Amino acid sequence: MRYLTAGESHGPQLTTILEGVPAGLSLTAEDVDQELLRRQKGYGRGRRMQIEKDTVAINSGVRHGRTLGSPITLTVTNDDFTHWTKIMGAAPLEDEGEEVKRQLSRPRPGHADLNGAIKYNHRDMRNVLERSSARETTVRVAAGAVAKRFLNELGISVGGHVIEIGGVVATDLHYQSIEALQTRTEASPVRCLDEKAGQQMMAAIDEAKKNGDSIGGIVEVIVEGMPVGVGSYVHYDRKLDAKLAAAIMSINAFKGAEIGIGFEAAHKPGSQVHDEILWDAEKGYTRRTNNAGGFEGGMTTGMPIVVRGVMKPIPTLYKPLQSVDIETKEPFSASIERSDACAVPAASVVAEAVVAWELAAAIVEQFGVDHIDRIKENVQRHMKEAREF
Ligand SMILES: Cc1cc2nc3c(=O)[nH]c(=O)nc-3n(C[C@H](O)[C@H](O)[C@H](O)COP(=O)(O)O)c2cc1C
Ligand SMILES: C=C(O[C@@H]1CC(C(=O)O)=C[C@@H](OP(=O)(O)O)[C@H]1O)C(=O)O
Repeated sequence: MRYLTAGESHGPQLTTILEGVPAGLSLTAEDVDQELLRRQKGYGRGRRMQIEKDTVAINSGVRHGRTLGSPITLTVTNDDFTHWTKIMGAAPLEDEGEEVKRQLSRPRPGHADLNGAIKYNHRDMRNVLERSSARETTVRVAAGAVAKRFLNELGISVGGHVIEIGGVVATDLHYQSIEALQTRTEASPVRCLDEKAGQQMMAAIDEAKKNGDSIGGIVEVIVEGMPVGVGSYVHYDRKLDAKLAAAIMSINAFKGAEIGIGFEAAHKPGSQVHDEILWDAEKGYTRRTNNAGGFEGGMTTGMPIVVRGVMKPIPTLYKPLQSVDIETKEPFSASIERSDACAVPAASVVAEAVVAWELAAAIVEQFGVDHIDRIKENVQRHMKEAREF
């Protein structure tokens, strides 16, 4: 399975084409829309989210509510485009002079503006900003919604939550099931399980906003129900934990990923890190602990997958940082129209989506036949064999 996305932040629409999704999977626009809505919520976002009402159109690959096995095209309209038709239209310009005046020549520290402009030889940095914007994550969440539907059929559930924002760390992380985790995070404006920490996170976001600043944080994705032995140790590019890390790192503003206890393993002895192996007749092999976060040797252990990602603070700041105008080469302090102060809660939904996609793709690769029912049979047979091994 693979997917591509297309579309500019203030252009008419965003598109994704999903290739290799098995036939026979039940899929409706509502399945996707509920994920899009989750991404749009989240404390700390700017005015753009009040303009957009993200809903999907399924333009190919689905008939009467079931996937066909052919490429699935999903599109989401940018409602903001109506305010940008002149600036973002595809037609050639009538007045080049006017356009030059409107060009963006002032790169924001922390965004893609300067490097992108140099790389693609764009004097107008809007040409960079439009595609480097995290608006693109909308259709990645749409792709993830399809992957979640697929995983769901196999009894695999994916949940995400926020564990840190601006130095406030959640300590109460207990939940009964992924469903319970989702219900509780859904009720929290910052998608945090720990209510008290959640309040403090909102206060930290308010404070950052008041100061014209921005803050980042850490999100965690948990997956239950993955069969053992998905991925492989035989080649670097078949290690599933590495694919998850890359997927997390591909989210705009994410600067690190860890699996299980991750970086904490550096300062613990092996006796406190490795998960002892247990066996019982009903479950087969399990682990006493799950410090490995569901992975050993690039393969799933059958324990819950736990992957975290760190998001840096949003680059566009109301409190200006110094930069250089690429036309005049003069220093300036950036001024902006609008931006998010913190997008960590929204990004936790994106993280769920990219993880779901990688896991679905790995299952299709390993157990792959072209129809969901046959994949289900293959996975169930594999799980039975693993229990009896
Ligand atoms: C959901 C989400 C919303 C974001 N909103 C903004 C924003 O409003 N302003 C901004 O400057 N960056 C925002 N970003 C971050 C930038 O897109 C990101 O920093 C930029 O693409 C540069 O890439 P890099 O930070 O990965 O190097 C957002 C990121 C995510 C995931
Ligand atoms: C539009 C989204 O996020 C945007 C991501 C983003 C950026 O620079 O990454 C900048 C902002 O866009 P604008 O400049 O239009 O306000 C965010 O709103 C979205 O998440 O749907």
